[in-house]
Amino acid sequence: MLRIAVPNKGSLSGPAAEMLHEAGYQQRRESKELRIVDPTNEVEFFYLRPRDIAIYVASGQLDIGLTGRDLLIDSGAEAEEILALGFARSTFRYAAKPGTISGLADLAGKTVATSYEGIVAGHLADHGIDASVVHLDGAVETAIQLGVAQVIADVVETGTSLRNAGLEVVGEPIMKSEAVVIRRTGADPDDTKVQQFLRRLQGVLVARTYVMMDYDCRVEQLEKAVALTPGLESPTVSPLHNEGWVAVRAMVPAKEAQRIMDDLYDIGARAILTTAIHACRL
Ligand SMILES: Nc1ncnc2c1ncn2[C@@H]1O[C@H](COP(=O)(O)OP(=O)(O)OP(=O)(O)O)[C@@H](O)[C@H]1O
Ligand SMILES: O=P(O)(O)OC[C@H]1O[C@H](OP(=O)(O)OP(=O)(O)O)[C@H](O)[C@@H]1O
Ligand SMILES: [Mg+2]
Repeated sequence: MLRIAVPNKGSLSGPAAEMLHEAGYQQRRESKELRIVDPTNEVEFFYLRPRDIAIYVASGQLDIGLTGRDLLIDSGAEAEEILALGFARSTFRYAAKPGTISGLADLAGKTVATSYEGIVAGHLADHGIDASVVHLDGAVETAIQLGVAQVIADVVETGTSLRNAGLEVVGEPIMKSEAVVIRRTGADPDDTKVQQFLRRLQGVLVARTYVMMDYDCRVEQLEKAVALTPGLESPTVSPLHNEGWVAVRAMVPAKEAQRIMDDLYDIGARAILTTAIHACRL
């Protein structure tokens, strides 16, 4: 049975459960459940604090985990990222009151408040900056107003929290994060159960980012049409009853679907349809 750590709370937990559900796995019905077994898929899910997941996975008790890249790095645990999941995207940045800190070098001698001490201490050391780090559990944007620090380092998504606290970012992002699947560093990369789990999640990622496109076009236009819709391997082309026409079927990126439909129409393709993909294995 594959043992998987899943976030039990916070920004990661809802989207993680949704993705696992879309991949065909049973998920807990109540937010207080700490462990469930999905016998059909031979998987056991452990609902853990997102911050603790890398530590459990590194210990070897759990095979894989879903967590944030920033949490993985912050933990310093002996675990590694094996698949990026595309949700809970954020950047990790320094911020301060406008006009007080103009760049990274100005952090020397200052106090930085953060919930991610591991990332911040590592980043300061890498840049040879001697600054103090104070650990806070959350809502770190308020630390400057309350005089606990002159600088903060925190997760930024829309920037609303920083704006509301009257702060502005300092320097370039320290890192970019998103939800990731992790395993113990050095674990068997060919483990078949892990590979199957990853294929299922990749199927969801593809189903979310691609649509299936079907259209008819004249044989003379086929080369141009195929250039617009190359598909993943190559598009399926079938003859139509009307001579001189073919039907074409290919996967296209969902974001580009409308533009591709316009371009296909312009070269004479007709009956252009898109349909959602619910699941796939590539
Ligand atoms: N506003 C946000 N947008 C996108 N991702 C976020 C946001 N806030 C936190 N994250 C991501 O969620 C993970 C942190 O999850 P965690 O549950 O510890 O914090 P949280 O979502 O802030 O919840 P909590 O309320 O418990 O602090 C990190 O990977 C972080 O990058
Ligand atoms: O750039 P934004 O879109 O505003 O998002 C970033 C904010 O979201 C998270 O806070 P959360 O609400 O989880 O509270 P916390 O600080 O207590 O973790 C994070 O810690 C930032 O404060
Ligand atoms: Mg938070």
